[in-house]
Amino acid sequence: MKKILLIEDNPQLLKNKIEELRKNFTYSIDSVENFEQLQEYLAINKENVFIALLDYFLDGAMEGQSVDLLLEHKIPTIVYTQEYSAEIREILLDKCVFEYLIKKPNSDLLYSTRLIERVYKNSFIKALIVDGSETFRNKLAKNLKQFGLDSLQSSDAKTTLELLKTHADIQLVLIDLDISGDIQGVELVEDIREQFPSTMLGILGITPHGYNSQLSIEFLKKGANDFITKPFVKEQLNLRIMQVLEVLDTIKEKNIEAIIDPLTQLKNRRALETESKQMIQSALISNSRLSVAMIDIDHFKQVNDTYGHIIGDDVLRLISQILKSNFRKKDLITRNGGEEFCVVLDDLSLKKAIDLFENLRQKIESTPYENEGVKINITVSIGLFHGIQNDITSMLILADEKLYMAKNNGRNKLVS
Ligand SMILES: Nc1nc2c(ncn2[C@@H]2O[C@H](COP(=O)(O)OP(=O)(O)OP(=O)(O)O)[C@@H](O)[C@H]2O)c(=O)[nH]1
Repeated sequence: MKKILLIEDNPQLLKNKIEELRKNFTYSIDSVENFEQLQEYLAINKENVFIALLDYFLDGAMEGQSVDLLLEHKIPTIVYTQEYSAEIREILLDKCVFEYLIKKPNSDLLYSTRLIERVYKNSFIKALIVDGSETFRNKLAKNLKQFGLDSLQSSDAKTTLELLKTHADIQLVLIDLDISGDIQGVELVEDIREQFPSTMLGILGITPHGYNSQLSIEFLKKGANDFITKPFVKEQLNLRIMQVLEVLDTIKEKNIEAIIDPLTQLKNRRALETESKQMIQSALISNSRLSVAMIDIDHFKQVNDTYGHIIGDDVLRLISQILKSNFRKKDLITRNGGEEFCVVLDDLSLKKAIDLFENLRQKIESTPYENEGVKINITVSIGLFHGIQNDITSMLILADEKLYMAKNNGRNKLVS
């Protein structure tokens, strides 16, 4: 589990800071109180730390030696001092510390919270730096690393597009106006946007100092989310990156919400319709078949009526867990609504599909819901369609007919 490392030699402030962090985050927090402890801690635990919050004047390291140590270990670090010092700020920015804040209770709380969240999320994604100058790329890569962002590099349009196709974890591209090859950075933005909309990828244009401001506007017109002009202050760069990535995260969260059933965390009916299109297309091309199963809990109304909706909801979650554990990650499993689920599998013989769904039926039958003395036996009826049609709705209708037969034949059955 990734951790926040707190380095503070004032016991009261340390206590306050830990409480403040606990209120805002679920990450675990480790703390050390002096330079020696910091050295010992990093020797063993540095891999687990995603961000360090450091008191600049630390017992045993009044000259900022702890900053050097943390940076040596490439740990993104926010440095605090009691009073603002322009001199320390210069030193820190020079060293590539990504943020310097003043240590007052609750000061910059919202901002620190955003920063910590951002650095945490940055550890799961990558940036791509596109610039004709290797020196500039390396310098920028170092800055990004201190903000928790690993990066790839490219100097031209072709490599950039290839890297974007092969690295789905790239969420941000920083493009200089001057890149190698025939086209300028602005035109590359346009090419990227043809394949990667702003709902998928953030783009930050970089314009050299002294250029016509029209160029920055061109970056935006071609689809960049923002731009920054060289030479930039690192805080400004980080803030713009944060802004672009936060908007992207919000869009992605909304997109996920639109296709995920909040109760079971399975995909919903809308996802079934969109995601099955690709499976149908592939099956039609390869002349293979799909297995589409409608799965419906038997007498679920009785569960609700007898034990209440809260336990009914728990039962729906239990069935969802069994469904997830019974199939592969790539299989499409959805809750279509109420107590009805759907599973779409590709490229299986009818016999293999029957075996899989019969196993599922038996697994559910032999896994009662048990909680605080309540034990409920659950069974499902399954209608299985095996074949291929041009759209999912036609296949669902055929699977539904089989489900109807399973219900009419006494339930707890698979009909194919
Ligand atoms: N707890 C809970 N119940 C739900 C949810 N959605 C639908 N239901 C209930 O699911 C029940 C479905 O009942 P019916 O359609 O009569 O089906 P059944 O009782 O399972 O009967 P058969 O399918 O014929 O075996 C209803 O009581 C709905 O209120 C939900 O999200 N949570």
